[in-house]
Amino acid sequence: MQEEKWHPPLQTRPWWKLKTIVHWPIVASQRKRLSWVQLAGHKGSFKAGEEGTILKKFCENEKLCFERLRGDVLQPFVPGYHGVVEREGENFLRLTDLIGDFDGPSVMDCKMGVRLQHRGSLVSLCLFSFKMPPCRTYLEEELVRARERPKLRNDMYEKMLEVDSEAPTPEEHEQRAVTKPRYMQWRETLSSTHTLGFRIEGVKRPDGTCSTDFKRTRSKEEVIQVFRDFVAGNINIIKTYLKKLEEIRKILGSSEFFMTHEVIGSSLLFIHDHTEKAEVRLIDFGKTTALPEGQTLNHQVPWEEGNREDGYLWGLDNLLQLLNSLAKE
Ligand SMILES: Nc1ncnc2c1ncn2[C@@H]1O[C@H](COP(=O)(O)OP(=O)(O)OP(=O)(O)O)[C@@H](O)[C@H]1O
Ligand SMILES: O=P(O)(O)O[C@@H]1[C@H](O)[C@H](O)[C@@H](OP(=O)(O)O)[C@H](OP(=O)(O)O)[C@H]1O
Repeated sequence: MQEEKWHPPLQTRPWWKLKTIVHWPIVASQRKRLSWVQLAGHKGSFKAGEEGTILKKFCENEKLCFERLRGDVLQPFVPGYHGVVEREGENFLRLTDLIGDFDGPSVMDCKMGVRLQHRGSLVSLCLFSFKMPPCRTYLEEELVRARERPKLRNDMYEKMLEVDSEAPTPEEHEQRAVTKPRYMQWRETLSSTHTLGFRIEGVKRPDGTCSTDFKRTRSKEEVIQVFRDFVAGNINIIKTYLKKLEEIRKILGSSEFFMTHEVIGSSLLFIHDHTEKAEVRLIDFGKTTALPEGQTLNHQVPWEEGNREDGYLWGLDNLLQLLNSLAKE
């Protein structure tokens, strides 16, 4: 495997994350060179696997999710899970490479879910006396940790500055750091997570260039424009995506896994190519956790600390509505 740093053209430079393109070796029977790209997430989390698979850095929680997904109606809509493998002393989850069957694919990562918080709640009073409305897509445990043992993050302060030098409060400027929930909350209010319940994280185009500069893509019109560009104006592809999403929406309604898990930070991966073949899959279960025995979620009602709602279906319904309006153009 040859792994190389990707240097994007200036107009598509990512905001701050280093993205990786992993080139698979040429497979004799295939004659085509496949390249895989990581559009979001932690740098260095992935390695090439064998026979149409990728290796994702081991996470116990994610492994448990893939095991529980076996036999659930949702299983066909998530990457195939092929167990844990060791490479150079490190463990990885072996997953089906979802873009492997496409020819020069276009790929989009949409992070799903939101947690709207009532103003004046305990958490907002304790933690978030800042200038944005309260909202989040991270685990409740992270809030509790930040409240009890606030850990100041200079890296997140720097990421914040890069986008808006006026975003940090005077106190944050002084300490040159912010807490993680504060950063995540700020990050979400900037994007469509807050208003639509999902946000675009990254896009790969057929020519191999990528954009991850969607932190400020917030309004319906802006999101629609990104989708329009993503399919290069091909409404047939939007119609196929709509069918796939409607199917996923239906399946989620009957999935035991979905009903009994808090789905945080998971994405929908959109993939299509020049043949108009298109697929949507659910990825990233690193922060998806099982609810206590007997508890279920509705995935649409607003989040309040303790109810563990994730807003997944609210985001999905907004996404469906938005693509429906694009399909009618
Ligand atoms: N099974 C897959 N097939 C093809 N591409 C994938 C697959 N899983 C992940 N990717 C690519 O890797 C990116 C990151 O994936 P993922 O969200 O699982 O990583 P992560 O490090 O857990 O992210 P985060 O830090 O947001 O939790 C996706 O945006 C996508 O481009
Ligand atoms: O996309 P950005 O703006 O770069 O911000 C990162 C993103 O929100 C990741 O989801 C998060 O990892 P987790 O989902 O695992 O919490 C990471 O936290 P981290 O730096 O603590 O890993 C953030 O830095």
